[in-house]
Amino acid sequence: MTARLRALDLVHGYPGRWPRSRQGHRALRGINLGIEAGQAVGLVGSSGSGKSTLVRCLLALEKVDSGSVQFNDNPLVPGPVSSLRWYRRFVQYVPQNPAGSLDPRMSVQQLMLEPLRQLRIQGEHRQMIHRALERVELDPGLLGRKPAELSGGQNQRVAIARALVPGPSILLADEPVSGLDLPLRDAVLGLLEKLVRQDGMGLLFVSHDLSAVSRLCSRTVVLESGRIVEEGDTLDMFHTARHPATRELLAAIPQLGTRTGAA
Ligand SMILES: Nc1ncnc2c1ncn2[C@@H]1O[C@H](COP(=O)(O)OP(=O)(O)OP(=O)(O)O)[C@@H](O)[C@H]1O
Repeated sequence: MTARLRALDLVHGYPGRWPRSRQGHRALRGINLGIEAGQAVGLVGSSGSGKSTLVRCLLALEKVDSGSVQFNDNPLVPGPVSSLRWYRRFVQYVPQNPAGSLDPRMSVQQLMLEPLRQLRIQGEHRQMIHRALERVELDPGLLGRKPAELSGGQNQRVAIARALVPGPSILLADEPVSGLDLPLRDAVLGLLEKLVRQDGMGLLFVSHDLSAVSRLCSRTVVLESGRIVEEGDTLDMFHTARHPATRELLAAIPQLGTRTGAA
């Protein structure tokens, strides 16, 4: 069965922080979205449009107000680690900032073992770790190092390898290339591209970087104020954007040769 993750009529609100906003804040307002193995879907939108909240809902980290998140037609309910182990084997998360998400006290070896132990995955852990490192082209000689002893790009590869080690079918990546310099960004995009095109991984790629989205994702969804305002084939959409929110995102791409400030 092809792995399939879906959001169905998803509504999520954060509780109000002030007495005068008792109604709270609706971060997602009726989202319908599907991600399948072998497909890369881009999720773009202005800051505060609800992208990270949607990722958290898809990871079953947030309780939804209405609608549901389903994996292979099984509804997900946020709860203790034990109730979601089955799901975390199939759907893994790649964080934006590996420096913040990797425990600085742990070696790469320990960081790689952690998800296998947490998810109670049986088998030859050493082999699984080596295979994951190979997929991200990371030297196994680095297994004894800690995050502070690695470069930013190596840490991002560790974060991706950690997501890969349980053998998931779908990755949810929230701004995985932001903050990386151009060669590293290209290398990480190349890895993700290979995972999708060669290994049949499903990918939800959240990014402000529309050129990265157009390189990786055949389909793109534009979020604005918690709603999907445009979706479709990425290149078609970027050529003939209909919604003002999409046009605004495209207009914000820096053009080569454009100067800012006084001439
Ligand atoms: N814990 C929270 N409590 C209350 N409101 C929140 C919380 N987290 C996010 N929000 C609000 O929900 C909305 C969506 O936030 P979210 O972080 O999902 O947006 P985003 O599109 O990921 O933004 P960015 O691109 O800046 O990361 C925003 O208005 C934000 O202020």
